[in-house]
Amino acid sequence: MSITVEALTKVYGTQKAVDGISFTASPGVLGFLGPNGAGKSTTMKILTGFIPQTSGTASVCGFDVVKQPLEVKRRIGYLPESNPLYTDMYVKESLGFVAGIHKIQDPAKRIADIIEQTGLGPEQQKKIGQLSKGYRQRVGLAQAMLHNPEVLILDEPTSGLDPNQLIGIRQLILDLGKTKTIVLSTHIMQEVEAVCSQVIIINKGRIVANDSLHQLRESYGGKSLEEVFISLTNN
Ligand SMILES: Nc1ncnc2c1ncn2[C@@H]1O[C@H](COP(=O)(O)OP(=O)(O)OP(=O)(O)O)[C@@H](O)[C@H]1O
Repeated sequence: MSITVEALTKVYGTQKAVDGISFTASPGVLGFLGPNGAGKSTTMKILTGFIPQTSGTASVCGFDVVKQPLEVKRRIGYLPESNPLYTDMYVKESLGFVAGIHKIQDPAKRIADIIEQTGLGPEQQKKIGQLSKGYRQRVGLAQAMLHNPEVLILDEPTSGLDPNQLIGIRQLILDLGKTKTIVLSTHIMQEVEAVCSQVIIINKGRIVANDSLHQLRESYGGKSLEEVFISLTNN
């Protein structure tokens, strides 16, 4: 399994943001859904080693996120919801910087490949601060993918993209999911239907559904994913 999560809990002060969740993920695209404040970003931050859990365990490619953080970071790429970027850097410069952190062999070739894959070509000479939101998302995705990780954690990667850009990024996620394990958080049900093989719905820190997209809809009498989502989380 690429990701194994067991009884994972995160408490902030007095609030339980994640409440004893367990799941596994293998190559493919896992849709990680839930209403605002359900605990999605918190879970993603624990998986990527950004914050520690309160209890329970999580491992990536067999490595524990707390005990073996460097092994995990080698195998995981993370696009956080806020997509923090160095706005004063040029696109290529920022990718060169990330390539240096990962000690990537032949960085120029890898950066050229990633620019091509993420459709950054026409904007590659600009400073990040000059880019539109959609292109900034692409830079964030390019940075997350640069070291060719086996696992990608994408927190709302398509928010703010126009319909043309959406199609391009979704296709990229679909292609990447053929070989990599992708955890994709999104509020766009159409997107889940377009790219996800497995769906987890989380509500108030607990998993309320974990199934293949097809099976989930089947168990709810062929209802749309949106209807299933609402019936499981509107309480
Ligand atoms: N650093 C923090 N300190 C205190 N509480 C926090 C912190 N980060 C998140 N929380 C709380 O934990 C809960 C889960 O938040 P989280 O960001 O994981 O939700 P989410 O499912 O990603 O939501 P959204 O869809 O709005 O991004 C929320 O109630 C949130 O207010």
